[in-house]
Amino acid sequence: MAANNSPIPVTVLSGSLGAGKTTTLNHVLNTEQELNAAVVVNDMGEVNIDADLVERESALSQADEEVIELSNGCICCRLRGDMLDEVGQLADQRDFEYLLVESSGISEPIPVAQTFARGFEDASFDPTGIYELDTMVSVVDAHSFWQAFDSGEALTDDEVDPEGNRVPEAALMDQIEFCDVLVLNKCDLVPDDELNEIEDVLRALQPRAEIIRAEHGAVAPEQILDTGRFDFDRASQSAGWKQELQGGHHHEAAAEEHGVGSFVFTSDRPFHPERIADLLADLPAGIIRAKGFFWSAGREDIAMGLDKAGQSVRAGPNGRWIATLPKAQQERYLAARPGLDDDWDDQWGDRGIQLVFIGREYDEELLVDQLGDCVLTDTEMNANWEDYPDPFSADDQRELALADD
Ligand SMILES: Nc1nc2c(ncn2[C@@H]2O[C@H](COP(=O)(O)OP(=O)(O)OP(=O)(O)O)[C@@H](O)[C@H]2O)c(=O)[nH]1
Repeated sequence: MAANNSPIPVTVLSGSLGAGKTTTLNHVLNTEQELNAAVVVNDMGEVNIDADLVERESALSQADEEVIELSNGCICCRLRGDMLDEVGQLADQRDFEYLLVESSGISEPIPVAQTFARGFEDASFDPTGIYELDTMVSVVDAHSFWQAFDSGEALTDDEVDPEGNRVPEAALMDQIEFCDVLVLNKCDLVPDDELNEIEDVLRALQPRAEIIRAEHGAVAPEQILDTGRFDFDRASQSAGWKQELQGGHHHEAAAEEHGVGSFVFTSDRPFHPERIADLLADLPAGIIRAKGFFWSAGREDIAMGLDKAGQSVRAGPNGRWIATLPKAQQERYLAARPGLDDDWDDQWGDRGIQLVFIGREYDEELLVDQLGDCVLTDTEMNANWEDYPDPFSADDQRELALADD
């Protein structure tokens, strides 16, 4: 049992619906009989089936875990405060040594991690110093992996629930990109060569996390408990696309064993708005992830963001160019980011294009050419950019749902 004044370590399990979070949790509780854990189970549904399952199965194992249920909402948004209130009460009793949290399938891991690492203003309890986030685990369903990204279902607006949660594949992408340990579960249902391919894609999307293959959630407890792996800043920087942008091997494919590759497209010229919108709505199916920002001609004030996860593509206004800020603020910005100076253009400042693409079995050369064709030509550079039709919306990023339905 932890000494009374040392923080209680926390492991958070994320992962899409049915990926095997509960199975993994139960496996660990049953294996580590000595572990005196409290468990928080978050469920979006009316009835908290998962809590029943955890309670029933751990009763079988004679363990005495305290199971807290949080239903009808998500601990990454509506139930953030509720979760802290509950774990605050648990901490008062302090008769357990480890906290395990199973978040709902659509939970975004970053706000959950923030809740533990930094607290939450609406809550009665401040967890800092009392709890310490130890490991963020994401359970990925190997069996439905491709389907999850190829469904195309995410193209409809109905996929965004009333609380404004993002489409399932966007949530899955967050779970993959922000974690310390990836459990690739249901490996019993998938042949080895396909597992290798999935692992390559996971590695491209998330170069930092440890990847563990599992069947029926059978991970060794020490792989997800007391690993000490969590670090907020490191986790925030661990997405493959961020590392690509920073490392920037531009226009160059990474090693591609199973046809998995990634590249960064850059330009200091703007895109033609209509041409890039058309291309973004019709990217090769093999592109699983795309992310970054671009300059759309005629929008000199606003940087456009691109965020593609699986078939869901969002593109639209997303922040200001540094060049549009008041001089003093600009200088402070540039002083803090030495690298930026090199790319600074006398006329256009930081305006430009930086997009990362990650995928498998797509024609990279062709895509680079197509992107290049979307950039303004010399003639277009000298034309009046206001004349170009602009299909992007005025304010927010919007879904580019331009497929058949
Ligand atoms: N074949 C196979 N089935 C599995 C495996 N892991 C879990 N399952 C089954 O998949 C189903 C979903 O597992 P859960 O552990 O409830 O998944 P979950 O992520 O907790 O699901 P939600 O809480 O509903 O999001 C159950 O029927 C499990 O028995 C596995 O590795 N292989």
